[in-house]
Amino acid sequence: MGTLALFFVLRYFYRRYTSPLVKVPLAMATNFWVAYFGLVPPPNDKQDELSEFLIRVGQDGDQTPISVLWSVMGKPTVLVNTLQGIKDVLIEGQTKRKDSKVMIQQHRPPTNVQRGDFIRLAQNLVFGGPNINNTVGEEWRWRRHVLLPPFQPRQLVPNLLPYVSNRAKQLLDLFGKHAEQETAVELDEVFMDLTMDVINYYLYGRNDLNYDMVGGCTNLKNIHHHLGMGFMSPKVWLPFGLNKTNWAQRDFLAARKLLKDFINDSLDRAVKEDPPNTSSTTKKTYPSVAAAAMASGHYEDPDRFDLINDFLSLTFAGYDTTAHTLAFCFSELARHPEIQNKIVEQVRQVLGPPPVDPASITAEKLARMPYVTAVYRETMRKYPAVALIPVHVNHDTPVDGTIVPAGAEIWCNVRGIQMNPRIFPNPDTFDPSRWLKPETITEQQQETDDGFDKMTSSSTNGTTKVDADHQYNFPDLSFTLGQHSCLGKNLAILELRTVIACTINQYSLSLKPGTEVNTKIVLTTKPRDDVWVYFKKREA
Ligand code: HEM
Repeated sequence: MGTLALFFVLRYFYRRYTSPLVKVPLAMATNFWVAYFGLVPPPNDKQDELSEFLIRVGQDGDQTPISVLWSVMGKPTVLVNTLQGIKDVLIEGQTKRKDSKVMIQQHRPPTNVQRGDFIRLAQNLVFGGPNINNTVGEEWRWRRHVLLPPFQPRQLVPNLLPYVSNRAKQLLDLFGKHAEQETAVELDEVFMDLTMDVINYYLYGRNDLNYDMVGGCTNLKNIHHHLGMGFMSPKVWLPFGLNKTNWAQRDFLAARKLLKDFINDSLDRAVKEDPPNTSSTTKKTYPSVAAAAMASGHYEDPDRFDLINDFLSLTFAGYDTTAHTLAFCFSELARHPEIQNKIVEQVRQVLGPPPVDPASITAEKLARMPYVTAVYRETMRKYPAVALIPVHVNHDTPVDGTIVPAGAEIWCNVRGIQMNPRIFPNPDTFDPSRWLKPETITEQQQETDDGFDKMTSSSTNGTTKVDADHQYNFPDLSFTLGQHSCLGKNLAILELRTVIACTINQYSLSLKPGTEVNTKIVLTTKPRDDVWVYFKKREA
């Protein structure tokens, strides 16, 4: 026993003091799991220790560009605290190396970094198999290749915008009832209902899914939540493949089976959909993600094992992120009537006064409201749904001037960077105007692009003078960068813009006294307490 302990102690010191990271500053964590194991701690109702830690590290100039946590096993977790560092990791690091062919022949990974170990293990434990969120290399590539087109504006907008606009109208009716009764609404729950409806509609192309199988739509969220807690389970770390056994997974099997049966049934319904649109000039487009995936020929297994896993993963990734973003956004708007007024001014110029006919809302109109865009971007800066991006280092990798050795884990510190006052002055202030082009502020210049990915890129058209250091040029880190960037970004943006624009056009918001807005990380960043908001009808 003593010899074994000595072995671990010596190994710890050897690993730590012979590492190229030996001179890199330590990231001082107070949480036990973070400090000694480099692990995401279990959720805490009283304090968001992980966010506090990430912000502290991101704001500390001495921990730039990187800092490190050493686990008791002598394994480094490197925090990357600059935009350049994050680009090095997520863009350069995830791109195939020049010698990738040789690497593949030698059965070594062809990229310098890949998806983090923790998230891969956790996804395996919870979902029980490979999917787009836990695979790497070719296993991931074909999934992304198949699933990406339905999330591009060309297919997404015509198929989904009418549904989102009509669903937003139902939301407005609900707010209207509460406005009449002068009762407050708990928004996080309401937005989770909305985003669950939207993702399910879009995945399967219909709104007659059999929710009875899962005890109703509301229960569907509860089952998701139960399964999601598996991401916090210590069983994630069981070695030798033990975390893949039924014994390790037994707490999640019942919830997972229910969800997978529901997905299988929904896929059956999606098959009954209309045939794809084809014409000589355009590529095929499909009415649902399911239809596109099935037609791809990649998911040929008769038991639909891969297909169901991917759809489980898409549902997971696709609803609570957007719901919590909306809840945080509305909580800020409810505290800032002056920001609401600016939104109303711009929305009325484009959509007109309420009631707005859902059929009249177009992607082009949504794109002509840069202030609405600025509002959701500021929300995602202050409350990023994904606080850090975990990455595993396959080969020694340069990160903003320092070599991070193979075998390390990296946390791209999105939360810390977005609260860094040297990049975003007064980071605690909710200030959407930091995302506006300087010209937009003075000339009320309108956006002319389609409002999706391009809109948030750092490129500019030739006529606009650009201050390269201005915050609006900062990329959309909250959706992450590089090959694994968020697949559902356009879908999320469509929901965010429609809901923000239509609601603020029709109602003024105020926070119920006593409502506190704090964060809590339960896989994604969510409001720690209920978000209670009053609605009042505006003059048309
Ligand atoms: C505000 C809303 C959202 C935010 C902030 C967000 C953020 C992110 C982030 C940060 C990642 C990278 C995670 C990592 O590398 O560890 C990601 C990946 C992903 N997201 Fe989102 N997401 C949102 C909404 C959605 C929606 C609506 C979908 C719809 C299906 C979606 C599907 C995905 C998928 C499939 C991936 C994995 C992509 C890959 O590895 O190729 N997300 N998202």
